[in-house]
Amino acid sequence: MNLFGETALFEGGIKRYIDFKLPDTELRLWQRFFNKAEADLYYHTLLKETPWQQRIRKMYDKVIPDPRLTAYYGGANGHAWTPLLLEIKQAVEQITEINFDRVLLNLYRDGKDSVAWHSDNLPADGKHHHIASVTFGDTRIFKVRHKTRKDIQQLDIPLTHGSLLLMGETMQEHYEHHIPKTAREIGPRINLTFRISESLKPVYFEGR
Ligand SMILES: O=C(O)CCC(=O)C(=O)O
Ligand SMILES: [Fe+2]
Repeated sequence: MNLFGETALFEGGIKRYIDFKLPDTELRLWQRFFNKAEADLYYHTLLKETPWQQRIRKMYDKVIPDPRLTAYYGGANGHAWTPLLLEIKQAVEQITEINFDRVLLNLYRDGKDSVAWHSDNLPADGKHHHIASVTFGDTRIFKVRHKTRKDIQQLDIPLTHGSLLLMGETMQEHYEHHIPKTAREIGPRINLTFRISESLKPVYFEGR
């Protein structure tokens, strides 16, 4: 079921649904997918109850901590799903009509936390899938740029409290994204990226 349909809905002058109509991919945003009360509750609970860790990456002989905290749920190596994360996942699945099996949580503690330009890794089955991104807390700018086409303008998308952004299957192949640091005095932001680790395997029935 698609609650808002494909047309833009306006509320107090704010466009609630935007289809960016990007060349080579799909990028769609629901600005207030969760209402303020829901988003506040999810924000406070996730901030307090998530086993946040700072991941460390080895670059040659250097050890570099990620400039944000993370937690992984689902799949073989993730934490077990919590009822709250399942509730958010279900709401996302209902509107996108896509099933997800993992979620990566990022906590940007303040404006000094960030994520560098990247496209997300290829899942285990060697194919890119949709990624659904949910934001709670302070607004940060999600930057998007095409990997090769300079004629396509870079996008700066403010991801607000309770928003849902859906990246299409070909987004990681053609585009990169980035959350820059900001000098603004801001509070924490939590981002959840719902992912698919493998395509659902077709079930074969043996004929007689
Ligand atoms: O925080 C965000 O909005 C994006 C996070 C991200 O790109 C990632 O974890 O791969
Ligand atoms: Fe990413």
